[in-house]
Amino acid sequence: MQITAAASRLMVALDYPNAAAAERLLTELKGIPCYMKVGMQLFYAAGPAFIERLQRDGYRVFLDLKMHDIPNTVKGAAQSIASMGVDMFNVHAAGGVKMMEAALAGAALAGTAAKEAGSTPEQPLVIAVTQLTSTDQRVLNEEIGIQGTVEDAVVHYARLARLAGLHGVVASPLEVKRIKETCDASFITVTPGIRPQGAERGDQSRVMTPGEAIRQGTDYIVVGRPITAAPSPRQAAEAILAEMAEALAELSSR
Ligand SMILES: O=c1ccn([C@@H]2O[C@H](COP(=O)(O)O)[C@@H](O)[C@H]2O)c(=O)[nH]1
Repeated sequence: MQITAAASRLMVALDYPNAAAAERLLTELKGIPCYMKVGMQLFYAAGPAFIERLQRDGYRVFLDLKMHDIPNTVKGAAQSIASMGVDMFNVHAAGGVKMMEAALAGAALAGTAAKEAGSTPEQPLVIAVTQLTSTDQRVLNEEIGIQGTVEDAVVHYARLARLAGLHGVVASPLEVKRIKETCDASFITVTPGIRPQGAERGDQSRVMTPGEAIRQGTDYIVVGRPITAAPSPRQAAEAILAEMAEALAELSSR
């Protein structure tokens, strides 16, 4: 039971160069009812057809294209994305409140068009990237030029996303508690930067284990390379799910 609950909070990052490579992972993970996250690499190579393929198999889809452009352009792109029927997509909070509102407006337009055509689609969740989990304190202050702590910068962007009416944010698990306190417990947190004990960090800076991330109260964890680059992706996914399930059981017994 807890494994199914854990799977519903796991987003697997399909960071692959083409559909065939992603297909191999789907075969490995068959039967695990997780979310599938499609990012720029796979979407630019395989396009909407791959989204449809995931939907045919019953997967929920997070299209992670991290839009950041002028509001009018984001509105149009959001309409195109929402018309694919994805469950979640995102923009950069750094684009500002008007840009985030435009993303919601574009998604609503897709909903209206679908209703006029006779279907009743669910509105996708629209979330905002705060500070990338690869960003550390030095990069934030010295390269990006934002002063203060990473946590404050993340919470600031989360507030803006909330103000714009978005459903949640992408952040690291380290910031989840403060985001939930500041915005609302129901404000969704999607957290990459997940590394099981002993796993290589790679380019991630703000990391946490799957179990600890769940204990922080995150809604979804995003896992890429710890599964996709593992000798047995299925075993790696099952170990992560077991760790998540243990943390969920602890939380529900409190
Ligand atoms: O701040 C962010 C936003 C998005 N990501 C994405 O999550 C996965 C993480 O992959 P790993 O292999 O587990 O590091 C990847 O698709 C990123 O584009 C992120 O890491 N941080």
